[in-house]
Amino acid sequence: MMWMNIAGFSKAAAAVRRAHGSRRCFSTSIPGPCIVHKRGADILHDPWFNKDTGFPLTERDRLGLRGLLPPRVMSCEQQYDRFIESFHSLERNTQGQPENVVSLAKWRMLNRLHDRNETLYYRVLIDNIKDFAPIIYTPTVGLVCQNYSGLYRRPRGMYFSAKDKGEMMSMIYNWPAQQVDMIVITDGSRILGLGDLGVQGIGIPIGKLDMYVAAAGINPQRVLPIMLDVGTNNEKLLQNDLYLGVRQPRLEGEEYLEIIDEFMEAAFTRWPKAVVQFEDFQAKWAFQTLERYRKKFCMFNDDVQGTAGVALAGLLGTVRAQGRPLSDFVNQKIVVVGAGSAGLGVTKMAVQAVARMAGISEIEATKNFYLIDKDGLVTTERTKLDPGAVPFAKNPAEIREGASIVEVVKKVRPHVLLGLSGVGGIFHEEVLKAMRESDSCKPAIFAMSNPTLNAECTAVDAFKHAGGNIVFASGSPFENVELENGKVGHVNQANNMYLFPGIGLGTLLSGARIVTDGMLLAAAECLASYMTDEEVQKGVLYPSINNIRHITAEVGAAVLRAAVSDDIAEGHGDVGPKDLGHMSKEDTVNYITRHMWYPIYSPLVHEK
Ligand SMILES: NC(=O)C1=CN([C@@H]2O[C@H](COP(=O)(O)OP(=O)(O)OC[C@H]3O[C@@H](n4cnc5c(N)ncnc54)[C@H](O)[C@@H]3O)[C@@H](O)[C@H]2O)C=CC1
Ligand SMILES: CC(=O)C(=O)O
Ligand SMILES: [Mg+2]
Repeated sequence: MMWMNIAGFSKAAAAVRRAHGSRRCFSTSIPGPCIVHKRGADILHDPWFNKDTGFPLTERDRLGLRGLLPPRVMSCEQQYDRFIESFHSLERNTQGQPENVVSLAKWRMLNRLHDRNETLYYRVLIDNIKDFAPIIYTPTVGLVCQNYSGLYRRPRGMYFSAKDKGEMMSMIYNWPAQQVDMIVITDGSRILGLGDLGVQGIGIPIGKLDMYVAAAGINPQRVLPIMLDVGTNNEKLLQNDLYLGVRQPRLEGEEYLEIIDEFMEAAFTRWPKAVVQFEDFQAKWAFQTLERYRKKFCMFNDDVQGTAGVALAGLLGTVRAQGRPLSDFVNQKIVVVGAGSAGLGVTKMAVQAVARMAGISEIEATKNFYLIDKDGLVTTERTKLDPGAVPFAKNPAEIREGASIVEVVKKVRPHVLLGLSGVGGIFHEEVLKAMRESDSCKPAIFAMSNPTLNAECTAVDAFKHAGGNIVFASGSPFENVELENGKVGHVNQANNMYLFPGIGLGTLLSGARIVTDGMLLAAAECLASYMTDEEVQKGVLYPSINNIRHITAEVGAAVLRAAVSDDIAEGHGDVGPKDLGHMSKEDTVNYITRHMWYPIYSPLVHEK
C-alpha cells in the first residue's frame, strides 16, 4: 500500500521532476513526417498542419504554398518569442482595465492562435502552463462559458442536440479525425459553480482537453470535446436572442437518458478504444450516468471521481503537515460543505480510506465526517435525503438537523473544513475565526469551488481570520499570502487537473476496458505520495503546476499498473497485456512518457 511509501520519497525523484518542469525546451532532434491529404491554401487554413511563416521553402514548394506566405521563413522559436512579446504588450496595454475585460482579451488572443496554429499554441501553453492555465481553464474558462454565444467565432468539438435523436450513429462520422483517444462530454447543466449554462458549457470540455494535451501529451488531433445539448432551464439564456443552443427546457427522465445512450453507443462504435470523461453534469445525472455506464464503457466522471482523488491526496497531506503519522488520518474530523457530485464523491472516497486504514466498516468510518448542504447539517431527521448522502447523515442528538456551518465548526472543532458548495464567501469571518479553535495544530481550509468568485473564501481571508498556521487550498488559483510575521502563507490549488489527465492517459495506454476503483485509488495514492515531508510541512500539499507533465506521467503509470493488477489491461498498439505486466514501475513511467505528444513542426508529406 502507498501509505507506507510516502516518507520514503527520495530527493533524487524531486530533482528529476524539477528538471522535467524546466521551460522552453526546443528539441533539436528531427521529428518524423506527418502525412497530409491537402495542399496549398487548404493547409494554411487547417490549424493541425499550419505552421504560418514557419514553412521552410522546400516545403512551400512541395505543398503548393509558394507565394501564399510572406517570403521570410521564421523558426518556431522566433514565432514563439513573437507571440509572447505580443502577449506581454497586451498585458501592458490593458493595465488598469476591469479584470474580466483583461481576462477575456487574453483568452481571445490564445484562442486565435489555437484556431490558427495548434502546434505553436500547445508549445506556448505547455511552456507557460502556470500563466496560461488560469486563462484556458479555471477561472477564465467560466467567464468564457458565460459569454460563449457572443464570443463564438469558429466551431470546435461536436454538438449533439435533442434534435439529433436517431442520427448520432452517422453524425459521429462527420468528425474529421480517423482516431480519437480522449472525449470530454458535458450537458452544460452545472458549469463550475455557475449553474446551467446550456450549450455554452462547451468551453469546459475544450478547456479540459487543452489540459489533456498540455499535461498528458494526448495528441490534439485525437481529442474530441462534446456538447450534448438537451436544452437549458436557464431562463436568461432562453430569452437571449444570441443564445446558440436549443431553445427548450432540459429533457428529463427517459428522454434524457435515451440521448446519452445513443451518443455513447455511437462514440464507442466508431472509436472502441476511446476514454470518455463526463464533466460538469448536475449531480443527479452525474451519479446516474456513472452507474449506468461505468461497467459498460471506458468512462469516468471527473467531478465525482477525479475530485475525490485530489481531495483525498490533500487530506492525507494535511495529516503529514501536522507532523503526524498518516495512520492518524482515521482520527481527523472533517466537515464537508456541499453534498453534490463533488462533495459526495470526496466524502465517499475519504471514508473508504479511513475504513481501510483503520480496518473498520465504512459505516463506522463515517463517524468523523460531517456533511452540510444548502439546508445545513445533514442528519437522519432530514426528509427527502439524497440517497448518496444517507450513509453520512448524523444522529441529530449529536448536533441538530440543519445546523449552520458556524455551529458545526464550533461544536466539532474539525481538523479540516472543505468546501464544494459552489457558493462564494460562505466561509465568512465568523466561520474562519471558529477554525482557530480547531483540534488540529494546523487547521486545514479547502475552498475548492470554482471559479474564483465562487470559492468559499479567499486565501487572504483564510489566513487573516483563521490564522497564519493554517494549510490552505482553493480550486482556482490565488496568489500566496504575505503574513504579518514576514512568512508566506502558501496557497495550494486543489483541483482535479492534477489527476484527470493521468487517469485518462493511464487508462488509454493500458487499454483497460473500464475504469476501476483500484485505478482511481492508485491515482490518488500517487499524488498523495508526490510531495516530500519537507514540502508538506511548509503547507505545500500539491506540486507546482509547472511540473504537470511529470506528475501526469507518474499518475498515468500508477493507473496503468492498477489496471494490470485488476486484470483488465488489454494493451495498446504493439504493446500487449503481457508486455505491460512485465514492466517495472520505472519502465511504466518511461512507457507513458514516450507516448506523450510534444508540439514540434513535423515535415509534412502530401499524399492523395
Ligand atoms: N476543485 C475542484 O477540482 C472541483 C471543484 N468543483 C466545484 O465544486 C462546486 C460544486 O460542484 P458539484 O458538487 O458538482 O455541485 P452540485 O450542484 O452537485 O452540489 C452543490 C452542493 O452544495 C450545496 N449548497 C448549495 N448552497 C449551499 C450553502 N449555502 N451552504 C452549504 N451548502 C450549499 C448544495 O445543497 C449541494 O449539495 C462547484 O463550484 C465546482 O466548481 C467541482 C469539481 C472539482
Ligand atoms: C474543476 C472542476 O472540474 C469543476 O470545478 O467542476
Ligand atoms: Mg468539473
